This record gives sequence, C-alpha cells and structure tokens, in this order.
Amino acid sequence: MLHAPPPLEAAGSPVAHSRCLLRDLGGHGAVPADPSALYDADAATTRFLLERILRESGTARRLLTSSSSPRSSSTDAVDTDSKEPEDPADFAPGLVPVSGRADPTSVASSSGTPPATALNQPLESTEQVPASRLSALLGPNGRVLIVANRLPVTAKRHPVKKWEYPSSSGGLVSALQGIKDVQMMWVGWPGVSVPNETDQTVITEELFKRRCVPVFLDEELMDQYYSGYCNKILWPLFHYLGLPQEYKINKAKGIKSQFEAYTQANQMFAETVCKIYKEGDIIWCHDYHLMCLPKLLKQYNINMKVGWFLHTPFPSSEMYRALPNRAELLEAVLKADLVGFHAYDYARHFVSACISLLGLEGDLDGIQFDRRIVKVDAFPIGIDAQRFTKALEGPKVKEKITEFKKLFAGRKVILGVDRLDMIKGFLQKLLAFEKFLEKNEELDSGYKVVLLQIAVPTRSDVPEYRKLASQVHELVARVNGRFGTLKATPILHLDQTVDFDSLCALYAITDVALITSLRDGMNLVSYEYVACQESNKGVLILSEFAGAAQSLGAGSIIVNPWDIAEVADAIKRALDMPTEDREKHHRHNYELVSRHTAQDWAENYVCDLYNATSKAPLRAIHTTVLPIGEAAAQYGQSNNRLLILGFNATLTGQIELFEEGVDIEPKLNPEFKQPLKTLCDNENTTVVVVSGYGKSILDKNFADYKLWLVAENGMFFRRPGEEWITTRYEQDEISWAGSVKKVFEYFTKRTPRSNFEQRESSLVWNYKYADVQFGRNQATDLLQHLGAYSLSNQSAVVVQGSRSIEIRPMGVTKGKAVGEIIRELDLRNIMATPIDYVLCIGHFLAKDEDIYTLPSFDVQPGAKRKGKGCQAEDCSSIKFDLNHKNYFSCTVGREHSVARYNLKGTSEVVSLLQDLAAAAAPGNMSHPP
Ligand SMILES: O=P(O)(O)OC[C@H]1O[C@H](O[C@H]2O[C@H](CO)[C@@H](O)[C@H](O)[C@H]2O)[C@H](O)[C@@H](O)[C@@H]1O
Ligand SMILES: O=c1ccn([C@@H]2O[C@H](COP(=O)(O)OP(=O)(O)O)[C@@H](O)[C@H]2O)c(=O)[nH]1
Repeated sequence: MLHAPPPLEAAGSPVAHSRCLLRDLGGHGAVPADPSALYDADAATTRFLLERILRESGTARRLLTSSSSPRSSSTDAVDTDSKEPEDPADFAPGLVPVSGRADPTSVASSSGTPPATALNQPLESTEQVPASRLSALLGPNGRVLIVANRLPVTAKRHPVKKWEYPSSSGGLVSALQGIKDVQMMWVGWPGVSVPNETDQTVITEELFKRRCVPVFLDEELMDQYYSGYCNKILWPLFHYLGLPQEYKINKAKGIKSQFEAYTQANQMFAETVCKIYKEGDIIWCHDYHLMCLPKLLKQYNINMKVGWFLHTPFPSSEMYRALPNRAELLEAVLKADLVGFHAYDYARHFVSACISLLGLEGDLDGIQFDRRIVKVDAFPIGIDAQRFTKALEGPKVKEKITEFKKLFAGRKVILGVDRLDMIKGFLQKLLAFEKFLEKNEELDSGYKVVLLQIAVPTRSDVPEYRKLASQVHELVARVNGRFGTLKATPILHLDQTVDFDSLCALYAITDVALITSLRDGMNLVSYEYVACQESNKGVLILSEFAGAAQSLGAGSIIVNPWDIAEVADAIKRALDMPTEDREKHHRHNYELVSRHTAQDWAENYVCDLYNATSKAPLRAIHTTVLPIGEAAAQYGQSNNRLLILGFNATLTGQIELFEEGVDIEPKLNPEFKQPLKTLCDNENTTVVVVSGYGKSILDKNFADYKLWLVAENGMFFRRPGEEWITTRYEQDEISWAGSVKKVFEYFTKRTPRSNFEQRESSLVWNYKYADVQFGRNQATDLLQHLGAYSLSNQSAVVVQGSRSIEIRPMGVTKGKAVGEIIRELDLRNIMATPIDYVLCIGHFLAKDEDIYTLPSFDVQPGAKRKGKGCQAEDCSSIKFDLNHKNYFSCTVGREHSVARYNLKGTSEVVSLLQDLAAAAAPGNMSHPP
C-alpha cells in the first residue's frame, strides 16, 4: 500500500527533528531530567497540554501516574514504533518547544507545541524559511489550531507494531501540509475507531508528537456522523448530486438521527479544541463536517478568533434549500469571524442562501447577522509547488522516472489520480476513453495509448462508494476486454494510494492528465500535475466543474465531463497538440501554480481572519436610539453644519400598498416640507439629500429647496439651483444594462407585485410588495441568472437590499459622492470656518454605509484635517471640528448598521428635523448665523 504526502515519520518528522534538537543542544545531557521543564514556560494552560488532554479525556490515567517511563506505564501498552526511544527524556521530543522557523537549533518558542516546519521541512534542510506575514502577525507564540475531520496522519492497526501512523490522503491534508513558518496544532479524527482506552492513550501520545490531537469517535457515531450525515447528505448535496431518498435509509439511521450524530460529533470537536485553546490562538475550522463548530466555539468563548473554510463547492441556494437543517447550519457557520470558499461562485451562493433562507442582508462584503457583519470571501487554495519540483530532483524520484519510462516505453500515457468518489466522474472518464478508442482504432490504442488511473480508496463504509467501485471495475473490464491486445491493455486501473515519490514520477512522465470531476471544490491533482511537468509539458484536460478550472482554465483543455464525445475529442487533441502549444499552455499554468502557493492561501486567510477579529469592535453593530434633544441642542450651538439626509424610507411618505399600474414614485412626506425649508434656508447649514433614485424624481421633489442632491447612489450630484453633473470623470461602460434588463423583465413578469426600474446608470429590481418568501426565492434565482449574464462583467456590482437587487457601476457609493460634495464645499469656501456639526441619517444599504464614515469624522475638537478621499492639493483647506458630541450618524428603520444611532422610522425623523429647525430659529440660537 502506498501513500502520497511525505512520510511524517521519516527524517523530517517531529520525532527525528526533536532528536536533532536534543543533539544540537548537547545531546540528552542538555535535557532537563524533568521533560516538563521543556514545556511551555509561560502559559499554564499549555504547560501540561498532553497531560491535560489525556486527563480530561479520561484515557490516560495509567500513563500519567507513571512519570518515569510512559512507554512501560501500561502492561498492555501498544508497541507503537520500535524505533522509539526508551529514555523518558526522549518521550517529550514532540513537545520540545522550538521556534516556528526552520532553524533546527532554535528553542525560542514558548508555545509548548512543535512548529509546522517540523512537519513540513525535511530535517536535512538547513534552509531558513523567511519570516512570513503570518508569523509576523501571530508573533513567536501565536498558534493556528487547524480543526478538520481528518488529521494529516491516520492511526492504523498493524500486525506487529499494533499501530502505525501513515499520512492521510486527500487535498485538504495535502494543502494544509504545504503551510510553513507557523505553529500549527491539528485537532481531528484519527481515522479509526479506538474503543480501547489504553490504545487511545498511546495514540494520543503518538499523535501529539506529530502536533495532532485526536477526537475519538466511536463506530456508531462515525457511521452516523461521517458516513451518514457528512458523506451521504452534505457531500452529495454540495456537489449537486441531491439528497438521498429517505425511504432508502434505515429509519434509525435517517437524516434526523444522522443530524443528531453530526451535532454530537461537532460538540466533541469543540470540547477538544477548548481543552487546548489558549488566548491568542487562531482557530481555523475546515469543511462541511464541522459547520456547527463556529457556533459551539463562540458559545464557549466569544473572544475566540474563529474562521471556517469550505473545501467543497457551496451549491446554488436552490440546491441547498432542500436540506432539512439548512437554517441551523447557516446560522452556526455565521458565528465565525470569517467564512471562506475556494471560488467567488461558492461565496456568492452562500451569501444568497443566507439572504433567501435566513432573510439576512448582505453581499460579498459581508452578511449582517447577530449584530455583526460577518466577512465572506473567496480564497482559492494552492499547493507547495516546490515540494514537488524539489522531489523531482531527488534520487528516489529520478529512479522511479527511469523505471516508469521503461515500463511505458512507446506508449502515450494519460494519467488520472482521484479518490474513488462519484464527484470525480470516473464513469464519464471511462466512457470518454472508450469513445476515444472507438474513434481512433488506427492507433492500435491498446498498445499505443494507456489510461493509468490511480483510484485512491475512500469512504468505503458508505454503500454508494462501494457501488461506484464495482461499476468502475465493470467498465474497466469492458474496455480492456474490448480494446486490449495480447501485448497490453488500454486501462491500467489501481485501487490504491501511491507513495509520494511514485506520484511525482507519474506526474512527471505522463503525457496528459485527465480530470473529469462532475463537481470539485478545487482539485489539487491538477496543480500537482502542472508542478511536475516543467520538462515534459504535458497537457491538462480539466473539467469545467472543478474549482481549478477558474485558475488553470487558460492553460488547459476545458471539458464538460458529461459530454462524452467532447472529452473523447479532447483526449485526441491533447495527444496531438503541437509542442509549441503545449509549452504555451504549460507556461501559463506553471506560473500560476508556482506563484499561488498553499502558503499564500493560508496567509491570506489567516491574516484576513485576524483582521476581521481585530476590527470586530468597529464592524460590530451597536446602535442606540438617537437622542433627538441632544442632536437639536448641538445643532443650535454650532456654526457650520452639514446635514446628510437619505430620501427613501427617511423623507418619503409610506407607500402601504402596491397595485399594478399605480404610480409608486416616492414622494416627500408633506410633514417634512416646513422644517426642511427652514433648515435649507439657514445659511450656516448645508443640506444634502442622498438617494438611489434618478435625477428627475429628485428634481420633482426638491425643486423648491436650496439643497445639494445626490442621485443614483452617487453617480450624479447637483449643487443648489444648478445643473446635474456626474461624479465619474469617464463615461462608465454600462454594456451590461441590456442583459440585466432582460433578466429583470423576466422576473418582474413572474413575480406578482414586483417591479423594476431602469435608471441612467443602474437597474433595480424591487420585490418589497411581493410575497416575502416567494420574492426571496425569485431573488435567488434571479441572482443565478445574472451570474450567467452580466456579473462576470467586472465593471458592475450587485447590491442586495432586503427586498431589492440593484446592479450599479463598480465604485459608485453614496459615501463617495458625499466625499465629492465636501470637496466642492471646500472649493466654494463654504468651509472657511470648520464644519462643527454633522448629522448623517438615512435608510442606507450596507453597501452605502461608507456614508457614515466619510470623511475623517474621528478628528479631535479643533483639529484641522484634510478630508479622506480627496486629492491633497484640492482639499488642503478642508476642516472639521468634530467629535462624538457633534457628529451624529443615524440609521433609519434598520436593525443592523455601522451608524452610531438609530431611529425607527419616518415619523421620528419628522420630529428630529422639526426640533433642529426650531433649535436654529432666531430666538433659540446661541450662535446667530
Ligand atoms: O477525508 P476524506 O473523507 O477521506 O476525504 C478527503 C478530502 O476530500 C475533500 O477534499 C476537498 O479539499 C481539497 C483541498 O481544498 C479540494 O481540492 C477538493 O476539491 C475537495 O474535494 C474534502 O473536502 C476534505 O474534507 C476531505 O478530507
Ligand atoms: O495516492 C494518493 C494520490 C493522491 N493523493 C493526494 O490527494 C490529494 C487529492 O486532492 P484533490 O484536491 O485533487 O481532491 P480531494 O481528494 O481532496 O477531493 C492530492 O494532494 C494528491 O497528491 C494522495 O494523498 N494519495
């Protein structure tokens, strides 16, 4: 049996590494008699981390009571590895604190856990890993706790040693092992059920040396949680294969009981994390197995920095909504500080599921949930390409290359490397290859072309996987029987893992890699193949449904795996591709694969997570009711005021009912007329009305007022009594408008009481009068339609309101428009005396909430400061004299906002404006204009 990732117990293992540390420190003599002295000296919580894990899991009593020789501590102790040291001082090597860098002589860290480099760097390497952004951010003691269902090593029964610890398979493990220069600790399932407590103890101890902490789940729980809910429900659903028919499931193991097992398993993961958690740790939860984990961890400690990353696709919300526990899982994930995906499509689907199924507000900037803005983003994974390129230079791989070249001499080799999973499109691949052979019989294909398929065994406890295996075997036999010759068979199919050296050699010598995933979160095999093809320049055939197609598409032959004839033709094209084209394709892919590494991926993710949490207080939404009296009193006392007022749902009258054909144009609520007039006529007050509506609607409503107007969310503005001008210097390309309009028309027709509005620079589909649930469902569909049309156009953005979808030019926001107006005020000398009062109030969408923070309102009293977002030379004289007493940011009718204050609705705004007007009335003014 073979496996791919580097052997963890080889020279570079923590065990060997630590031995070297001891040697470099002067051998065993330099090690304190009490190995615990080597533990973390600073943090009591981790000082006896292993002991604590064992003690609290109730499995290690015997081990812990025998301090002198852990290995002999139990009579039925498991023989884990005959190479292991007998000396108790050597028992601790995995716990020896070493720095997060690759310097094997360094012992600086006090975290009590070995660094990732011990795992990832071969011991012989003396190369210094430069300090990464990550290590700089986390500091010497900062740790990342990786929580994933699968650990990077699997505990496996062994006939002699009883237990061995081979590397685990799969992209998640490969990718995370590519991360360097950060102290990582893994929490996960050890790959096997271990009912015996003594075995659990030994395994815990052994895994701990490899910086892994096991979560022991018994067989029944694994069956229901992993084989059941994870792999029979979530996995197929997330890969667009739908949910299984309930009648096929044994009632006791139905979706309900599987979900209970799922939550129970998540709870056990959470408990284990909490045992090893220490303040400052970053907790990175991985994948669909652990969707409840962010919530459980935050319940334990709200200050934990928790991220969640999904390695699979997140399906369209239409698919996802079939899941009985859909809302519960989304809400649990949203407790994380950062939610990450491999691709924007997946992130977008997630956001629209939150909007349509939970009724939340949000877009790709974040989702408003639980009085916070949860960040959602795409972080496409990469690989550690150097690990492959270096391996190719080593003697072992070179030897294998020679061996394989001999074996396949005279034949073109097409390579497939996949877990034997239905998402990988095995049957489609075999059918396409069969079709290729049919069409190209002149090749005497059985001899000249071979499909070498490594089918890595996976999830064989799930019946669907066993069924797939037999279907695959049947098809392989058919093709081989049909096209085989006495000299050779066209398909070489191995139900095995391959060791890392063999895998590299195969990647290097084969002519074509054939990846036919029906859906795949990313697909790292395609990256690894490219990394190994520097000299061969083999061709990559890649399914358009693999996340990797978005990055490697330009250098690959992209296929729809369901189109068997297309894939067959692609095989022929790949085999016949001229050298020049192969080189061009390869160059593109190689640059991407070597530049965009797993390290980058992890750094980007963890840095964003760190930032999301450190900025959390700023992002958190804590509005309080606007103190109208105070706002009015301050107004009365100030000399140069700026009032920024939203229009819709702030100054408008309430439109209660929508009837088809009835004019629903918004109108200024008559109660505002008087106070607004007074405020606008006050020469020490500048009033700006900001709206998403078009210019003509604003003109109609505000013709009688001396105020500034902003239309179409900042695309245009108008000085009092002057002409409209655009805030954009160049005419924006709105070529997307036509296709968006068609989609909007289509949905307007099919959604009773919805309407759409085409403005000069934007389009809005509004469903606030439609049936709530139906409207949301339609909105989800509409977003998908838009994805197929205009969203790929980089110059447009989708802005989702609670009951609307708007497409506007990129970079247009209300905040930016107000920035422009402030620049104008300055140019017109309206700010000769500093602005000493600002009220910014409106029912603004999250996208436009930049209006509350523009420009630098954090200036101290009396400070003179340039406005943000202005050209320095233009704005040199802009002055504000603002502080928290004279700056009022206020949302209207929204629960969540970054504004400081809130008012419930229009009638409160009427009172406010009346009070302001009265406060500035001649008799009431402390500073006459
Ligand atoms: O742990 P298993 O159940 O044996 O499955 C192995 C892994 O399969 C999935 O991998 C995904 O992650 C890759 C890296 O991000 C990605 O390239 C690939 O497209 C995905 O399928 C699964 O998501 C992991 O949790 C499993 O460990
Ligand atoms: O015998 C093997 C063959 C491959 N791989 C690795 O498994 C990973 C597969 O990741 P991918 O993203 O392609 O798909 P996943 O299996 O995670 O769905 C790659 O890193 C391969 O190097 C493995 O561990 N053992």
